[in-house]
Amino acid sequence: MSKSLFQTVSIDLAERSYDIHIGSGLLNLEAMLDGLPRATSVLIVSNETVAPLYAARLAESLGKKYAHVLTLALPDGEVHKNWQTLNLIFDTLLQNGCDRKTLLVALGGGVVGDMTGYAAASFMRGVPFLQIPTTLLSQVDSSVGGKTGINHPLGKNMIGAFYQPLRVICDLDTLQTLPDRELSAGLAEVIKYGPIADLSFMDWLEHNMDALRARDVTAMAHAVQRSCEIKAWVVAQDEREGGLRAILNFGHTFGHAIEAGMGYGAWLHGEAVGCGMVMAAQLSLRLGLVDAGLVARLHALTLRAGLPVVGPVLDATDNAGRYLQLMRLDKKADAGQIKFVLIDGASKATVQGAPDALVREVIDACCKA
Ligand SMILES: NC(=O)c1ccc[n+]([C@@H]2O[C@H](COP(=O)([O-])OP(=O)(O)OC[C@H]3O[C@@H](n4cnc5c(N)ncnc54)[C@H](O)[C@@H]3O)[C@@H](O)[C@H]2O)c1
Ligand SMILES: O=C(O)C(=O)C[C@@H](O)[C@H](O)[C@H](O)COP(=O)(O)O
Ligand SMILES: [Zn+2]
Repeated sequence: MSKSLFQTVSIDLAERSYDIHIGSGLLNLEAMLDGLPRATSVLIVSNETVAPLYAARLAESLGKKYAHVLTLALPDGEVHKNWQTLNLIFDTLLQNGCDRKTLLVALGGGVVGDMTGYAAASFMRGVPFLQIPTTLLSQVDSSVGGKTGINHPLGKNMIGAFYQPLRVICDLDTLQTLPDRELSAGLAEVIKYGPIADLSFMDWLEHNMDALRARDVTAMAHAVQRSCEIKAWVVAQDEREGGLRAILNFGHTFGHAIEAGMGYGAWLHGEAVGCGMVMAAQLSLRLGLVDAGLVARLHALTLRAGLPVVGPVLDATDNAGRYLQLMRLDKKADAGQIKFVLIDGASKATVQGAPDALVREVIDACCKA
């Protein structure tokens, strides 16, 4: 393998195990495709922003191994993560005579990755796919672990499937064209791994936040590698979220309510998660699970990442009521009881309910119009 490759992280899922390659210049490397199966055709699924930047380069690399390489550019944005856009993938596959041996390749951020993965899970009841994530968020989180799907107007990621890719290829060079706001959004999911699994990684982030925001490649490589290691460690133990995997949802109970309540795309997923982690940490504090020092550190780190720490008002008359209404639809909820991912200050998280009155207190304290 070329010297340009920094690191490979493996995810152990028996016959569904795969590698996550992290490095520079990987889109150009044919070696990245070694060992992939024969395919009758390849469909690169990207979007109208990413395709002009990277699809031709990737198509050239894929063209050295595969005879028929097609590209589809979807409309860009969270607001398009829906049935209508998903159907564009099926239309393209069927109009081009694609079959069960077609390989799908997701080239883009988490929106493209989640939709391509779901298309792969369901086209002809399942075709293989690759994840080639081009945002920080998708490199550290969404491309790994096999959660795929689309949004419903009433709730985030409500329709989907667990379906693992054959391989993940993270080309760090693609992060250089990412807008600053998107870089910050990705940092939210990186920060998440500290309190739930590795407080020494949180220390490292406190020392390296400036380098990350300046897109220093060495710092970025470490952040992507460590995030993928933690996510792979969690998913390998609980692929379909029977228990442990829910810790990866830290910040998401509040965060998904913000995304749906504001209208998809108004707040980026990472922004909603950043603010949601601050709110979940406040709830953990009020339940006596964590000390104020860690909550303050998380708040400060989230701010330094360029993320919002004050939640939006979703309803002018009963804001907390609106949050609670949206959170009752969360996939972790059990018989109408909302479950929160709470932190304990010892690199661990628990998933539990909390009294509505306390949740209201947190929402009132954390949100401002
Ligand atoms: N499946 C999972 O486990 C998982 C985990 C986390 C998040 N998600 C999902 O991921 C989505 C968020 O992903 P995201 O933050 O990557 O957002 P995104 O996919 O919308 O990408 C963000 C923006 O950056 C642009 N972009 C992508 N790569 C670029 C590049 N290299 N240069 C310039 N612009 C580029 C995109 O076109 C888009 O406008 C949400 O839908 C969220 O629910 C899924
Ligand atoms: O991989 C997981 O598990 C996660 O929870 C990762 C999250 O960052 C991601 O946003 C995920 O899509 C949320 O899952 P959901 O089941 O709450 O929709
Ligand atoms: Zn997330």
